[in-house]
Formats: sequence, structure tokens, C-alpha cells
Amino acid sequence: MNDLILEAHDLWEDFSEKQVLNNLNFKLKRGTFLSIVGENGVGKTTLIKIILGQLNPTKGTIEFFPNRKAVKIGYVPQFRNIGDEYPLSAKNFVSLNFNGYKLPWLSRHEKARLKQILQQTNLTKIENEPLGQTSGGEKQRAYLAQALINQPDLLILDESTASLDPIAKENLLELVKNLNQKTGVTVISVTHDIPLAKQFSDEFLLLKADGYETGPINDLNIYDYQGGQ
Ligand SMILES: Nc1ncnc2c1ncn2[C@@H]1O[C@H](COP(=O)(O)OP(=O)(O)OP(=O)(O)O)[C@@H](O)[C@H]1O
Repeated sequence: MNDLILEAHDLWEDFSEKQVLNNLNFKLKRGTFLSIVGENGVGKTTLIKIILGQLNPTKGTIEFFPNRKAVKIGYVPQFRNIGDEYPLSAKNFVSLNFNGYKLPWLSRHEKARLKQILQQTNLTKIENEPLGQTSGGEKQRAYLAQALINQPDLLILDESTASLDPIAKENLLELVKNLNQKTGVTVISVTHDIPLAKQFSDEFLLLKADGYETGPINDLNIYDYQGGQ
């Protein structure tokens, strides 16, 4: 049985002013926690957009196993502060990712899943509080719970811990790592935080202006990486 979830074949992305991805090849096994690292502007978000199907590569393909339709993807964006006045409760915010907003008309199955994911992301205590009144770490956990509610096969974190304080950053990644180990969800995390990538990932993909490196996280040489924190 093929235990890959995706494979990039000879990927190139040329924008008019700039070549960003340059013959990129890598394989991602199911259940792996992969960190994508590299300096500003090397093409990390571009690669994520290609994986999400929002952008076509200039050349090459991303192959999904068994096929693209069968791989459910959850996406956690970079921290975007939700204003103090945001009225939706944490619970209702998380449930938005069920086919549209329909609380209190969730099915029994959906209610059970909502309860489970709120527990797994430590949100149960604040589930009825307006999200606007919660801390940055809690808001980001709510985005994580929203991305996980439909039980994706692949979870993508796009600089999701940027702007959180060091403790909230570590807590969020620890939570993701626990879910990765417990449920087998494959994780791709785009980050500039090399110490945290080293602490929680299995593998790395380092994008560079003139190519890339990939391998087990212990082989990531911090001196190869010039990015900021
Ligand atoms: N649609 C586009 N058209 C033209 N250039 C683009 C487009 N999208 C991205 N770029 C350029 O491609 C380069 C790579 O962008 P990308 O956002 O993928 O980098 P990144 O590695 O995610 O950077 P950062 O760490 O700053 O988030 C940048 O120079 C960006 O300006």
C-alpha cells in the first residue's frame, strides 16, 4: 500500500518578475509532521496555495493519494485578531466549518463532533464566550478547531503561531503534535521558528532562492537558514 499522502513532481512557479519554485520534488508520508521553512519571499505561501489548489504551478504537479478528492484539507491561517466586539461564541465559530452556519440545527453526530473537538483543543471552558473576548491563544485554538472539525487528512498551518506569545506558540504546537500522534492527521506547518520546528516536526522542507533541501528535522542546519524569527 502507498503510504504517501502527496508528492510534488518537478514543480516550478514563475511569476513575471520572479522565479519562486525551481524544480521542487518532495514526498510526504501520511502521519508526518512537516515544517516548511525559508527566508521571506522564497515561496512558502506559493507552495501552500498550489497544494490547496488555489494556484496552478507553471510546470509540474502535486499528486495526491489515492486522489485529490479523497484528501480532505484543513487550513489554519496566520493569526488575525478578531475585534473585541466579535459576537460569535467560540462554539459557534468552530461550527461554521460544518456546511455553513446552522446552529442550533446541528445533527446529533455534528454536536458530538463539536463537543469532541472543543475538548481536544481545550476550548470547552470558554465555548459560550464571545470569541472577541478571548485571548490570542484561545482565538488561534478556535481557528485550529474549526480547521479540524471535518476530520481532515491534512492540516496546514500557515505561520499560525506568528504573533502569539512564546508560551501560546508552544502550547498550540504541542496540541497539534498530540493530535498528529493520536489521530494520524498529516501536518504541514509553515514557520520561521526553527527551535519550535525542531521540537515538534518529523521532517523539514527548506526553500531557498536557488533550490531546496529536505530531510529528517534533525538534519536541518540552522546556519543554512537566514530567515527571521
Ligand atoms: N500572484 C503573484 N504575482 C507575482 N508575484 C507573486 C505572486 N504571489 C507571490 N509573488 C511573489 O513571489 C515571492 C514569494 O512569495 P511567497 O508569499 O510565496 O513567499 P513566502 O516564502 O511565503 O514569504 P514570507 O515568509 O514573507 O511569507 C514574493 O516575492 C512575492 O512577492
